Amino acid sequence: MHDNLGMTMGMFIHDEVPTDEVERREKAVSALADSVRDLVDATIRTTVADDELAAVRAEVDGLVARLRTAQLPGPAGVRYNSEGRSWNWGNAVVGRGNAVAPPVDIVHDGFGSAYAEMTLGAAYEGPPGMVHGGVSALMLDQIMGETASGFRRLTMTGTLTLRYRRPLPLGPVRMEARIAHEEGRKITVEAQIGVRGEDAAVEATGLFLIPSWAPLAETEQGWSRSAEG
Ligand SMILES: CCCCCCCCCCCCCC(=O)SCCNC(=O)CCNC(=O)[C@H](O)C(C)(C)COP(=O)(O)OP(=O)(O)OC[C@H]1O[C@@H](n2cnc3c(N)ncnc32)[C@H](O)[C@@H]1OP(=O)(O)O
Repeated sequence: MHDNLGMTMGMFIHDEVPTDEVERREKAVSALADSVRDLVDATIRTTVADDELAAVRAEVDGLVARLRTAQLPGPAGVRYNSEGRSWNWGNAVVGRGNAVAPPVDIVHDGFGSAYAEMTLGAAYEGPPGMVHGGVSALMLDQIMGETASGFRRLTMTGTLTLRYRRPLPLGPVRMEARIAHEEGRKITVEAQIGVRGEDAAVEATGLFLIPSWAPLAETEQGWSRSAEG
């Protein structure tokens, strides 16, 4: 991510941590988030007695107090170093440090196309045994936003339209997105989420906008962030 973009928009934090240190810390933060995710699942599904719940709660409160001894003043934000490594550990879908986020790796198979496979467990339930409709929307918004952006320009969701065609059972799911149309600052992305190999459970169309305030250059590839700012 380029220096100028971060400074111009003030949305990204230039954090000059060497890449190997970022990677070491990311591993540690991810491992903790995995354990906390497990804790969330165990909390939802536990049937232990009330006094055992209270005892566990006291231990969890102790762990929270230890983590609070050194904290960022606000959310994690999106950070980047001058080696081009960026990290967004708090993101609601792909944040490596966010136990609320399902563990998702979005694969970009060329510019304008992406997919991801993940398992959505008890923490993402809406109708009994089914994925919450808002969770499907959240997951789709992320993959569609990343697809529109391709990490080469800033895009924001303008309008997201969803068609819930059939319930999506909790368990392994797959989502896919691709750019369908692009005109000036407007990028239309189509996407779907469902059980792998079956018809889509939710289909989505989104209009993603390169904000009027984003620094832009018009290149032969279309609108993109200027390499030189
Ligand atoms: C290198 C960077 C890497 C970054 C990593 C990215 C990864 C991303 C992953 C993140 C994934 C998570 C993603 C998230 O969660 S993004 C978070 C959710 N989205 C937002 O918070 C967006 C809030 N809205 C805004 O900031 C502004 O309204 C935006 C930026 C959207 C437009 O404000 P701007 O000042 O730019 O617009 P304009 O007034 O010049 O209008 C321009 C044209 O667009 C038309 N229009 C305007 N608004 C809408 C609309 N809502 N639907 C349909 N059309 C709309 C308008 O009529 C006009 O058309 P025309 O008259 O020209 O025909």
